[in-house]
Amino acid sequence: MPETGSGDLRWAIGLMSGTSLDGVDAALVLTDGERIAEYGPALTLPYDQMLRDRMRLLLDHAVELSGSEADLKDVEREVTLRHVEAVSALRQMMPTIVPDVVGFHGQTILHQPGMGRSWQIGDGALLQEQCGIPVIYDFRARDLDYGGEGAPLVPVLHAALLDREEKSVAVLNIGGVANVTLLGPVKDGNRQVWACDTGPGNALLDDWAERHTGTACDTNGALASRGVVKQDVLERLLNGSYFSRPMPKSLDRLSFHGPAMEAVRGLSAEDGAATLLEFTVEAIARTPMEFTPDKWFVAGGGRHNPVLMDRLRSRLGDVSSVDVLGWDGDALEAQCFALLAVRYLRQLPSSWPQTTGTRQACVAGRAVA
Ligand SMILES: Nc1ncnc2c1ncn2[C@@H]1O[C@H](COP(=O)(O)OP(=O)(O)OP(=O)(O)O)[C@@H](O)[C@H]1O
Ligand SMILES: CC(=O)N[C@H]1[C@@H]2OC[C@@H](O2)[C@@H](O)[C@@H]1O[C@H](C)C(=O)O
Repeated sequence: MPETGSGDLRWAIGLMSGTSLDGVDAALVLTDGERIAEYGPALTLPYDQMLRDRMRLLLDHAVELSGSEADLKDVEREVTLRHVEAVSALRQMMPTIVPDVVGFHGQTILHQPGMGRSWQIGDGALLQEQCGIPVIYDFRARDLDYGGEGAPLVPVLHAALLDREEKSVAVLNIGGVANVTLLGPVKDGNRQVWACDTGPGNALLDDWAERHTGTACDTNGALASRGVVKQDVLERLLNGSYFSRPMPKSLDRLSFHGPAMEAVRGLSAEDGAATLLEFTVEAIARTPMEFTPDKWFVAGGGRHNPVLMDRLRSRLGDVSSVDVLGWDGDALEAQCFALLAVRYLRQLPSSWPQTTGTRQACVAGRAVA
């Protein structure tokens, strides 16, 4: 991943609405797009249940949508207005700073890289009009145009933050979907970076917990800790061709949903949870990688689940939360879209053949006109 000389620093807000549908993550950073010079505040503005349900309905039916449906437009507006609220709450935490730019990911409702398609809802023009700050959005389209997966985009941030790390490391993000960034040792000032989505993160476990306990997730792995992994079911889940495919590759939140839910149907709540949690772990462990990392760092909501972290440790070895590096593991994706917005302003690339499969290094994003 080549680096250019340091540019001018800008205050940038990054906004991410992840596949867990839990809320808007927002973060303010001072960056030149290559390094984070200063961390401002970060927050999560949770979605209310009604909006979550409406978004989930869109996700479940996204393949059938044309884009012009009134309800889709209405949800897109509501989601955008939650982002406006997040920007304003963040600005109140640091009122003297006037941000230069907002990086707005939006909410993915469909991701079909094989068909050159990744659909994020979110109205960039409305956000810009309401916030009065230039907005960069639509971060995945150009990468897809270049034959890439359009995801994951966060490796550029991981590489920027780990530029002094000597060893070979992996950074995992365990959100709704899980992804990994593999960073080889630094050679002649350069580091090789590979990336992909590994498989499910917490999304299957969330859906299972909601169905069995009515809670949004298996809080602290309580259910999974009391269950037994059903090996035959687990092997069936891991039988798909995705897991043996080399990097780079990426997933939709619902990629494994139907078959996985069918496979665990009939299991007790505890055994189903234990088996789905192991599916996440084993999909990571079996991902074909260029080398075995010396250390693993985990970001995203999954690192709050102690059962998942224990299982990762026993399967992978040296595994820690990214918080030990001084990073905020809940804000990392939002910080990434702040970095990407500034990279767009400087026309620096944000994805590479080894991270997304794009034919050439690719500048991510589009400015609201
Ligand atoms: N205490 C906890 N115990 C168990 N799971 C937790 C806990 N806290 C958070 N989680 C999990 O983390 C998830 C949210 O993670 P995160 O916010 O990283 O996802 P996301 O950003 O929406 O997803 P993605 O990275 O795929 O876009 C929740 O849905 C839940 O499954
Ligand atoms: C299409 C899409 O929204 N993908 C998300 C999702 O959530 C995690 C994983 O799958 C990752 O590939 C990506 O998000 C992060 C921010 C990324 O692009 O790096």
